[in-house]
Amino acid sequence: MTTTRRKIVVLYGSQTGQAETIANGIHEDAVYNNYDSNVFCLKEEGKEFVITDVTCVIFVCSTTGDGDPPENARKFIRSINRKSLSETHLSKLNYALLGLGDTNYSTFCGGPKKLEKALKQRGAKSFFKTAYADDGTDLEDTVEPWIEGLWPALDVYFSSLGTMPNNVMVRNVQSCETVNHTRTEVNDVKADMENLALSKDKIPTIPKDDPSTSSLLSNMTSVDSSQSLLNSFETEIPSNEMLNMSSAPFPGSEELATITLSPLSKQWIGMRFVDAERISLQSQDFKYQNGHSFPLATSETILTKLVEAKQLTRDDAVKIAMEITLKTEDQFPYQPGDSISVCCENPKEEVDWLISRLSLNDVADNAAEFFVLPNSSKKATNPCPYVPRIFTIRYAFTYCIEIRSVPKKMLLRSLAEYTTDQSEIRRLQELSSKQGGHEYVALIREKNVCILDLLAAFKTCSPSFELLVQHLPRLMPRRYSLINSPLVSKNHLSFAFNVVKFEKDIGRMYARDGICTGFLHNLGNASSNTTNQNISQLPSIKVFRTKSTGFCLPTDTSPPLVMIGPGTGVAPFIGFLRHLEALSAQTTDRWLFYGCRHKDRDYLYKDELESYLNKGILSRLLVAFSRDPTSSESPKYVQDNLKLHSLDIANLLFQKRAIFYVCGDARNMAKDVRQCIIEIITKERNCSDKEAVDLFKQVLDEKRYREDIWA
Ligand SMILES: Cc1cc2nc3c(=O)[nH]c(=O)nc-3n(C[C@H](O)[C@H](O)[C@H](O)COP(=O)(O)O)c2cc1C
Repeated sequence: MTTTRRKIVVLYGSQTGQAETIANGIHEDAVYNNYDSNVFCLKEEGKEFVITDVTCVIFVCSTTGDGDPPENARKFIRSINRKSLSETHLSKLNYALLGLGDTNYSTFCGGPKKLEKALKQRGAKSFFKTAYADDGTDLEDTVEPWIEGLWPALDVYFSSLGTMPNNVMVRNVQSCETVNHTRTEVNDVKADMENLALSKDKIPTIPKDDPSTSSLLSNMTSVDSSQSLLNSFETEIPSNEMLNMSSAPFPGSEELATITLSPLSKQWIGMRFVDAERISLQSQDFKYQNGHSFPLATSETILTKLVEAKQLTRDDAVKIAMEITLKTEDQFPYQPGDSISVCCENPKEEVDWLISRLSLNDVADNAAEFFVLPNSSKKATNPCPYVPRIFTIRYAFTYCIEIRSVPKKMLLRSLAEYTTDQSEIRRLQELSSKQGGHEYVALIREKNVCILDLLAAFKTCSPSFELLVQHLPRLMPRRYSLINSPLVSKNHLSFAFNVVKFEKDIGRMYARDGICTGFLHNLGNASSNTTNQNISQLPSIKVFRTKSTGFCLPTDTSPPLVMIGPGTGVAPFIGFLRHLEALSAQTTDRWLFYGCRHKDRDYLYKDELESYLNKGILSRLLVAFSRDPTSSESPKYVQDNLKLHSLDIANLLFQKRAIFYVCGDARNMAKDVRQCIIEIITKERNCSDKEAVDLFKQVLDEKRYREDIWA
């Protein structure tokens, strides 16, 4: 038996960061379990690692676009797909693959499937069953058990090679052992930080002439707007009983003590305050999220002015829809169907409350920097690249960290280490445990609970800022389809959205708007209340163009189009139609299927759509009203109208080779529309379900069924 350490490489391809986080977690677990482990992005092939030199690899790869691998995995896949390579090129490589995707998209896990196909073609061998995790339901349902099974599989694999087993194997340890062990780590971290903390009493001066810092400066006032939020938490605690009260024993476990906890993720981000005199704060230090690139961005982040905000729905509509128009200083190249991403900020009262709750009021506006804690296996020089190198806690919480994200089990597990009350510790451990999985989903994930709710419910929990930064994701810009045509509006970008509302609920301690739609709604209200039309005083919004997923008009305007977009899903089609009108592109085969609740309250762009019909830009406009149908037979949803025109749809799909576009809600509408099209194929082609699915796949392959959907 050899005595070499077991060596693994964890490789990820990730578009928005989830696969990367999971890969880092596997790497940390591996180091903890005494593996000689490294973690790299697939794009680092040839620089950080050479694929033909490694023998045991754990791949974590997601999907983007229309069943495509993430951008940072494409070159790797292309390189191993090269025809010149032999079938045994990767025969030394043994791998396990975890794929991420979302079943709401038509090609589930296309990215990892392409990766695995390429690996197999070159002779790589799988030593553990590939799993596909579904972000449309819950990634963790698949990710957790897969990682649990990975360690024994690795053990079997390495045993077969005759390498020494690792002497510590603590994947599923009894809770008390883990807690004892990791408490020391937490104390070490705190001691490290105390030693490293520098002067806290100098407040940095931030240049006032940088427009990107103006709202930051206004946020730095010491007015504590968190008070009302705090009051609402204080008075409503009983509604949260379920969250902080134990309901164990869980099904399947005989007594409380048998919950199994995953190992604590080691804290590796440290923060120290820096003496403002030692540094000169440049304006770029406060570039939005440090100017760090965004996945799917295809332009620089630009500063725009909000010039118009209008409500598209009547006040008595179930949801408020708004249209925002931004003015750009320079021309902003785009195509109809393109989207822009809006850089939003967290609500000031929530940031203030969080800072108060973490007892950080005195230091929230001091200059600080992150560092990698000594003894960490992390190699990163900049632990958090999307936070400026020199930052303030208030800035990071306002602009960089997703404080509304649903806390992962790993965070709950870590929060237990920062809690003093025994029953709260126990409850946090339960919710993070394997046995508490159902409760976690029902009380945290499905209720969209965030860290603020947890800190309101678990009163003795007092985590550090660094711990939250390590566990909470980056605040990501939100994407909206443009409703403009570049032929009509060169310097104006408009988009429509529903203001998302979350009512108070069990675990959800206060009613709230969606982060970005609430941010835009408030800015819109503020700008429409001002009589001052001086553009420099209008609210600024940072945006960038987002990569198109093929959701664009064909260059030749002749192919028939079928557009299906209920609610705000109609937005890109408004852009299409404005463009086609500017081109005077009349047609006999351009159909739009639209749907809303009430014809008088929330029929978006009614007059404009009807005018396209009159002008021959649209040939058919079919609208379904779900809450005020004229008779019991009248269509309620877009699918009903599709079915009513079943023969036409089949003709458009096969004889006329129309391009179908679907835009809107992924979870219900897009799935139902897909199913409806398959049923139409079955009926009109008089074929079996399987044949219909195959025919539909053909249409997908021909890129004649395009989706722009969101969950
Ligand atoms: C723009 C976009 C397109 C996507 N396309 C697909 C798809 O075609 N098929 C699929 O299974 N999942 C798709 N997904 C879901 C992602 O693969 C899933 O959310 C995954 O967890 C993201 O992991 P990442 O953050 O590492 O990229 C898409 C997600 C986004 C944001």
